[in-house]
Amino acid sequence: MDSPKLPVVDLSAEDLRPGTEIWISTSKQVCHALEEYGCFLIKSNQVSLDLHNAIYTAALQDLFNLPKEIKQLIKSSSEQPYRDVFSSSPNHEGLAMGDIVSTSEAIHQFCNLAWPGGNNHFCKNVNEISKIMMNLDQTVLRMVFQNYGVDKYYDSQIRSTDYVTGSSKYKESEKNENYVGLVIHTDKTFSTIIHQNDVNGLEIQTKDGQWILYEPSSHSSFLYLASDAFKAWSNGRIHPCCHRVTMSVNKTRISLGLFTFLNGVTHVPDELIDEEHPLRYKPFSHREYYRLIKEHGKKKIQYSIEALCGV
Ligand SMILES: O=C(O)CCC(=O)C(=O)O
Ligand SMILES: [Fe+2]
Repeated sequence: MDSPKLPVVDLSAEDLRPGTEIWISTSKQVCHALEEYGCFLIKSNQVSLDLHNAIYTAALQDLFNLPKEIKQLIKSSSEQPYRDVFSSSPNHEGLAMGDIVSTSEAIHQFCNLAWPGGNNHFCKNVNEISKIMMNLDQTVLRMVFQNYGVDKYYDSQIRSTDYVTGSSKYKESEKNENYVGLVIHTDKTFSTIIHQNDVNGLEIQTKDGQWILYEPSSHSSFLYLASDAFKAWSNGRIHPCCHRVTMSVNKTRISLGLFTFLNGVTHVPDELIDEEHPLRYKPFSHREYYRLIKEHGKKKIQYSIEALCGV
């Protein structure tokens, strides 16, 4: 059997504008990939090699090198619901900065908290790549909404979205022994976009249980992942992507992600309910889902979107 490959979607064409033929055919590819794999590799040309290097050799190094007390301050700063510092295993560290991209003050507010003495290059570079990821996320969302015939809800969905920038760091594997950096999971977000340094490790599970390693085709590639809230919103059409991180090389892996969360109450659009697709999810609060996931996680109990709002 041929080994499966991740779908690839090219979002780099300059003439990729709503209404054009290329837009319509790309929208179909996006929906097909999300229904069958829950993910796809985004080909883009927006990240220069300089930006890539500034992010992974300086900005995110500074972030993970922050003193413990500052990390504690970030964790406990309450004005951002999705700001956190956490560890999923002894070899992993995660840091979620909250929504630093939707408003221009937010990145400065985060930087002032993390570096009272200032850190301009962090601010500039992390803001730049977060914006690229936010724009890509909005393009993909617009394509899905148009392809499903529900574009009239697009603007209100964008208005209710929090775009959380976060990063993960995984220690190098010693003596070439594989280790699990993140156990298999689906994200609790609506969607996630991942960018990474030159160390692979993120693996995607196909519907029939095979694993595919995410291998970016350039320093400007991203991986788009659909998550639990997207599945519920789409009345089960979109497949939430199961993934994990396996570390196998003697180098540190750093990834940067954009994680989207919805505010308010999320409904399945009426247009996505019919005889073939009877309603599977009641209206739900994404924020409440996230809260319950964390609460159950502390007790090591699994919780699912179906438990929250499945019909
Ligand atoms: O580090 C990665 O590539 C993936 C991170 C991830 O799966 C997550 O933060 O949910
Ligand atoms: Fe994940």
